[in-house]
Amino acid sequence: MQHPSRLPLLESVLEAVSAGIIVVDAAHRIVLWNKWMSRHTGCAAHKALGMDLFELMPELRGGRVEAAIRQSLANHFSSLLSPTLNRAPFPLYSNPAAIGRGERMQQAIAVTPLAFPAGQAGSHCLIQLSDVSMAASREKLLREQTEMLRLQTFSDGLTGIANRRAFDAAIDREVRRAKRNSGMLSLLMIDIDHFKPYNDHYGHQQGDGCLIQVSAALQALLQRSMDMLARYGGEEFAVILPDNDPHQALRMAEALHARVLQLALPHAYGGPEKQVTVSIGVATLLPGQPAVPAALIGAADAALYAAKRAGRNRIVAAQPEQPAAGPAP
Ligand SMILES: Nc1nc2c(ncn2[C@@H]2O[C@H](COP(=O)(O)OP(=O)(O)OP(=O)(O)O)[C@@H](O)[C@H]2O)c(=O)[nH]1
Repeated sequence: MQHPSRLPLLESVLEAVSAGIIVVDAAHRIVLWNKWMSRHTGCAAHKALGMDLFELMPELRGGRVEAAIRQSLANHFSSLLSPTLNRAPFPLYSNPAAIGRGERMQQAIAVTPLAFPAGQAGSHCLIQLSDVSMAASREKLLREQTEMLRLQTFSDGLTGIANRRAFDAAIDREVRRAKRNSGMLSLLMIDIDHFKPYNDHYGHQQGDGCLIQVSAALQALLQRSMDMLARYGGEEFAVILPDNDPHQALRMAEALHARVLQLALPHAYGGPEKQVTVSIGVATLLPGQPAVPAALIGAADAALYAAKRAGRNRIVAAQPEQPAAGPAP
């Protein structure tokens, strides 16, 4: 069987290959420009050949592509330009419609020194381009899905605020931070009063609506990024206030309590106010106290329980533990 001559065979491979192939000489003049390049740039080979690559595509000047080409010609280094860092340096478009939209294809670029003619290192440089738009959009989708899963893992499905899992992680982190900085950390436990009769009377769906409105009202008052409102349980919320002393925490509790009253959500089977109210327990971890999340949560919970017992619709602050009395003089 007769073998085809290698040169025409290589030429037809070059024209058929699904990748852009450019060869430039030591003066960056284009000496090879395959069909894929013509198709995806709109610039035919007869126009590109002989031109300085950086005159044809001035935007490549000063960027990573130019640096890679110079390294290849001067030092014979190969480079792979990551599509993550260099998304679309060449003006390449998947189709004419994409040109109209100015939507470039995502590119993987390899720059390789060519010893051509044989033995003349640094005389030419091969630039290979491939379309990684599909992989890039899959990667983007995966990133978005991962972010969505992360948000779902740490946020409450009904109210959209942080969930118990996020709270547990945050309180551990903040207690450790307070200990490290010898700082203070306050915690509010907030519970909607008479929520069982609310549900029983207005129905579970309206109960859900009430939880959404109350959580949004509480969240709107927290301005500092380090403060966290979380849904602690059914109709119980927790607010973590890093660096807040007992007075600041009490002021915040008063503001949150008042904000819920302002909502004026009718509750025919609640307390005498006949509207939705909350009870709040406040506790603060002071410098020198044992930095144990469970102790701080326990103190805020006990204060909340005291507020409920005292008649609800009020705030009770836990009394900081007094330091142990020293020996009598
Ligand atoms: N609609 C709705 N109700 C919930 C949800 N989670 C918990 N609950 C209800 O919240 C109510 C809590 O009732 P209790 O713990 O008895 O407390 P309460 O009636 O608020 O009484 P006090 O807290 O003592 O004022 C129960 O009826 C739960 O079913 C929820 O996601 N949606």
